[in-house]
Amino acid sequence: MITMDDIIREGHPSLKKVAKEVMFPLTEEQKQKAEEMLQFLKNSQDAEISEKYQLRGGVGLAAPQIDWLERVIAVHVPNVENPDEPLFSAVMMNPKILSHSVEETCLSEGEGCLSVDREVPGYVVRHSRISLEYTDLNGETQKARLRKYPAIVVQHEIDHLNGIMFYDHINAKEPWKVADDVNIMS
Ligand SMILES: OCN(O)CCCc1ccccc1
Ligand code: NI
Repeated sequence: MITMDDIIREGHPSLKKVAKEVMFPLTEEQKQKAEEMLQFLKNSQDAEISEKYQLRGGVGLAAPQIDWLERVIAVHVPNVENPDEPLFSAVMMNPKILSHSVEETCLSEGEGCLSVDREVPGYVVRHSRISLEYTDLNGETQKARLRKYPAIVVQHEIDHLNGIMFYDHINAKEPWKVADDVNIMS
């Protein structure tokens, strides 16, 4: 199973690299690693397992964070009302944003990252809505239209595939200043 020891931290060169397209058919090893990434997220959101293995809670994980430089991300966004039914859950290979809204959004609390062991304050402005295409674990092409928190998480993960960290988007001079048409989400 993936634990925090497997997650590389800022300063590790792999976090700045561009991950390679995944070729199909997947090897057993690739499939297993991708599934372990999703399982890590579920474990990290489980009170008992996260406590037992000291996992930091995460809603997304990108392959470069486990030093795997291929274009694979896992997303598991819980539905606070009903924990058994996640808001959005997927393993995506070669995710690609096909189009996005003009409208932008950001989380009122800013963002964090499992690979960043410090707070970096400031708004991270992202597209409010995205249409994306990806290949799933069975090698089938999927399309998804996301908005709100799932859209933010997927953009954070796709950034990791391109060596981009959430704080690269923060306005260094005025971290909590945004254009008035940016939708601040709490
Ligand atoms: O790369 C995933 N990761 O570092 C875990 C945190 C994910 C995340 C946190 C806040 C907003 C969007 C995404
Ligand atoms: Ni991250």
